[in-house]
Amino acid sequence: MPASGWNPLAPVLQTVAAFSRGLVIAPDAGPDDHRLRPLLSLSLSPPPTPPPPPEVLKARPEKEAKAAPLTKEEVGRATWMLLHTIAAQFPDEPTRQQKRDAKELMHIISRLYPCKECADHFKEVLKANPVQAGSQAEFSQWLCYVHNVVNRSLGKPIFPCQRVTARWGKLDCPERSCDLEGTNDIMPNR
Ligand SMILES: Cc1cc2nc3c(=O)[nH]c(=O)nc-3n(C[C@H](O)[C@H](O)[C@H](O)COP(=O)(O)OP(=O)(O)OC[C@H]3O[C@@H](n4cnc5c(N)ncnc54)[C@H](O)[C@@H]3O)c2cc1C
Repeated sequence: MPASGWNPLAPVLQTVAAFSRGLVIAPDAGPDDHRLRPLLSLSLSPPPTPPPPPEVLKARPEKEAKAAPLTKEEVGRATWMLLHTIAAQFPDEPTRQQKRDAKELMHIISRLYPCKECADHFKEVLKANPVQAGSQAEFSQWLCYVHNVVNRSLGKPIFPCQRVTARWGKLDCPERSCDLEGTNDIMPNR
């Protein structure tokens, strides 16, 4: 007794498929001649999986479905978000290394920022306004100030820096697990 799902037409289909594979229309043809292709192609294997319906494609996030290049504005917003968040998380009493890192970060951005005119302009902004990162409050106020210098040059509204903590507060991490450690008097050279 054949297993359930056995197709009674299978032997017939196999015979026709085998015949069609051997059937040529040009007995004089070489092995690569396109005329050697079977006249009839039958397969017993399941049909290929159809493409997903359009609604499945639509459900993907737009950026994943279509890798559109970022705009200068998007990169700017993302960069300011990172910088203001770094400033919000900066320790009240940073180590020497952390102060150096904050300064270096801003200078690296002025060299590697992925928009040449922005980077060149930001170099001038840093020259006129050296980085101040002696504490969390000082760094976030300085950053707010230089962001406003950029805003002014672009004709954008000036942000009131007394509201910078309300706009860019500390990260919402459980038990302040995202907080960086700062300095202590035992290891002042860190
Ligand atoms: C270092 C740097 C230099 C840039 N230079 C140029 C340039 O030369 N030319 C150019 O076309 N683009 C430049 N950009 C991009 C530009 O600054 C903006 O990011 C972009 O135009 C998008 O602007 P936006 O109006 O969405 O708000 P953004 O300026 O990106 O600000 C994002 C959000 O930050 C808040 N915010 C605004 N101002 C302040 C502030 N002073 N302090 C704290 N929070 C604030 C607001 O809630 C705002 O919505 C630069 C970006 C960076 C990071």
